[in-house]
Amino acid sequence: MTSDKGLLIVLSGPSGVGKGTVRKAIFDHPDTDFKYSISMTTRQKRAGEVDGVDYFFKSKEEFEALIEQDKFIEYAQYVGNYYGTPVDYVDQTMASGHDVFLEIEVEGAKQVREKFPEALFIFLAPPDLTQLEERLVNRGTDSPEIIRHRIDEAKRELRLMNLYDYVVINDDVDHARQRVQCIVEASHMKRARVESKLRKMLLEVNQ
Ligand SMILES: Nc1nc2c(ncn2[C@@H]2O[C@H](COP(=O)(O)OP(=O)(O)O)[C@@H](O)[C@H]2O)c(=O)[nH]1
Ligand SMILES: Nc1ncnc2c1ncn2[C@@H]1O[C@H](COP(=O)(O)OP(=O)(O)O)[C@@H](O)[C@H]1O
Repeated sequence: MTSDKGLLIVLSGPSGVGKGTVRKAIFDHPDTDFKYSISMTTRQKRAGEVDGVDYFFKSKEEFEALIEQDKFIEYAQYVGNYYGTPVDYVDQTMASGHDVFLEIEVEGAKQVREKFPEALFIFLAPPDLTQLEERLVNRGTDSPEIIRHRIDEAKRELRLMNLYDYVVINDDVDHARQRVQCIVEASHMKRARVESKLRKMLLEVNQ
């Protein structure tokens, strides 16, 4: 009943909302002691991205072979590419008692919910749609056509935010970072309290 296992933390949100930026702020912060699961993708590496740090970059054939071998907790197609969470790292890291942080889109999050209903689901939302578009354009990593696809996708994703346990608005990176850390801390406390109640109940029924 007691889980010495780590907590699985899922962060989703539309493209351009600032997931990568907030995630970096979280992992640069000294209070953070959870682990980041690096995803695999078939999308092209962007300038400045490093294989094995930002993503494991794979060909479509390699990715599909891994799907066949059941090597993903979840995977999804997003704007023409595959993205997936490798199973081994998550299993091993959680089993060793560490929290694992996933930054994934909504279809993948749904699959995680089915496999890990006890996971913590946080949606990162923009202050408004105009700022979302501005952030995508200002980032300067995608063509106007890809940006249009990502904005269409973003609208679809925003409709699903109420399926998440918490919504954090990324108005300011440091505030968003702090809110995510507080939510994780509160979830740990809640889990500990529920477990201690259940332990007490088991003691009573065993008397
Ligand atoms: N389902 C799933 N989505 C992922 C995974 N890794 C990244 N993503 C999501 O795929 C989407 C596109 O990611 P990316 O191409 O890096 O673009 P960006 O989020 O705009 O920087 C984002 O919503 C990511 O959160 C994964 O392992 N699984
Ligand atoms: N709170 C914020 N305020 C203003 N700009 C932000 C904020 N958070 C992120 N950005 C900027 O928005 C752009 C998209 O952020 P990024 O982290 O790449 O988003 P995502 O990973 O969700 O696609 C980047 O240029 C980033 O610097």
